[in-house]
Amino acid sequence: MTENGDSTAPRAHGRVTRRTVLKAAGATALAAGAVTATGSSAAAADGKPYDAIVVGAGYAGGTVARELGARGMKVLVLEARGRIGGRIEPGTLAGQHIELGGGWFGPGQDLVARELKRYSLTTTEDVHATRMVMPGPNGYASHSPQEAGARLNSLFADFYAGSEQYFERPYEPLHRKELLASVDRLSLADRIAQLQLTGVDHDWVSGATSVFAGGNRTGSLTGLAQWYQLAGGTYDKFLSVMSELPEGGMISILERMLRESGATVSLNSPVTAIRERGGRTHVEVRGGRVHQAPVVVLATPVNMWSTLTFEPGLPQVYADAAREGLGVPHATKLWLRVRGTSEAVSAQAPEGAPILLLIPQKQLPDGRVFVAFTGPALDVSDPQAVRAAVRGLLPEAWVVEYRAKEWHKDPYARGGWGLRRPGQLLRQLPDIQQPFGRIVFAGGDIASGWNGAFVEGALESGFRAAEQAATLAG
Ligand SMILES: Cc1cc2nc3c(=O)[nH]c(=O)nc-3n(C[C@H](O)[C@H](O)[C@H](O)COP(=O)(O)OP(=O)(O)OC[C@H]3O[C@@H](n4cnc5c(N)ncnc54)[C@H](O)[C@@H]3O)c2cc1C
Repeated sequence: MTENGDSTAPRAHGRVTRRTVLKAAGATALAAGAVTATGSSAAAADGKPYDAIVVGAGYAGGTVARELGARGMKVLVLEARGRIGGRIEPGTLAGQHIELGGGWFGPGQDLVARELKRYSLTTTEDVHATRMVMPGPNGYASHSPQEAGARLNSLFADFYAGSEQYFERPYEPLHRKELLASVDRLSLADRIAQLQLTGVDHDWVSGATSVFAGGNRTGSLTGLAQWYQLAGGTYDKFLSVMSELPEGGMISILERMLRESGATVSLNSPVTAIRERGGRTHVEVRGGRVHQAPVVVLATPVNMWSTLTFEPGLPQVYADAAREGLGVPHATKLWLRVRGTSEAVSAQAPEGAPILLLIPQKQLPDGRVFVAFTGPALDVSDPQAVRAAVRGLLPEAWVVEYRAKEWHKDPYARGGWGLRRPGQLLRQLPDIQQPFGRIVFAGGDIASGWNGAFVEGALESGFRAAEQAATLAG
């Protein structure tokens, strides 16, 4: 286990090296500390002042950097990690490219599609399951994907009933604000209780929602209902957002964006404080270096906001979002190389199970790669427990090796993908999308449309933040 909560048995090393990251960013003086060794910096090595500082080199920060660069602005990107990508993290297992964070996209995610086209990147379709293992009255039972899909469609039509009205325009979540008061306060657990679901129906619904929510008590009904409506308002369309994979992995667009931006990307530069003084922002990095610019874009996960010092202090609405968090409290992605079966079987378990969702990936000569999302009940640092959890769903399977990433333990995410908590939509949006003084906020967590769990939302938010920053920088 590393400090990033990255558990590997046996360890497989990612191929993205610091060198490739710097190369990808197209920078000449990107190494941490290369911008200025100590003290205070208002300017880059060429002596010209920065027009903007972007904190975070994930998709939101990358979009901001490129869009400001296109306006001729000089941009410094400060990234805490030794790599770009944030909650996008490529790796390898069994010689295969894997995604430890975000990896899929799907129909209706037009901004991602536009970026793929811009950079001439192709996509591949993910593996289709040929069988589905689902909870039954006496343990797990097999279904055809068509049979399970029809039942899930029907169960979720009831679960999200009314969302076609309260999210009449899912890209403008507050369009029917008056209809949201009675639903936005509900957690997923509240909705399950409201429907009085029992037995197998309960297990199918609560298992499915808990995977996406990282816990049915913390995730809001309107958070998931908005995704459901964005996808087209049926459960099979909702699942189709996990249907396609960009060529070269999800990181490939971001590498090109940063290269195009012309920004200076300083890795290993965790920001600790943002102070506004004399009409400029002073951005402090761990170790004491301070960078200055007329505007700063904070493009970190919302769960990171509470780790920073702000002067003046953040107004209540941002402080509330920072305290409550938006990243889901449990998000472990587990990649498995399995022998004993090569069947493209998919499995979903009830809430509380060690593995909640198992998805078939590439077939190998002697088995298959699977990807799983686990619940808090599984200790992924324990290979015996991982093997037992897989056999609980696929008795014929033998785990040869695996790699897990626990995002809630990651020091620069402090949570998984974003999903609003009950009440956050009405209490905090759109306020937390607005600049505070000379600080602009960006991130998939605070997008209007595909918020939280989607690169699409990070792009949307990045475009908005770039407009706001350009206006503030004058
Ligand atoms: C397990 C998992 C699976 C997912 N699956 C999908 C998927 O299949 N498809 C999809 O579209 N999306 C998926 N997502 C969501 C997607 O990854 C995110 O929505 C998106 O990457 C968010 O981008 P962002 O730029 O807003 O934030 P991030 O990617 O988190 O980027 C923020 C950056 O800020 C940096 N940072 C944090 N604190 C500081 C600091 N103090 N100083 C400097 N830098 C700092 C971080 O290191 C990071 O690089 C998934 C996420 C997870 C965790």
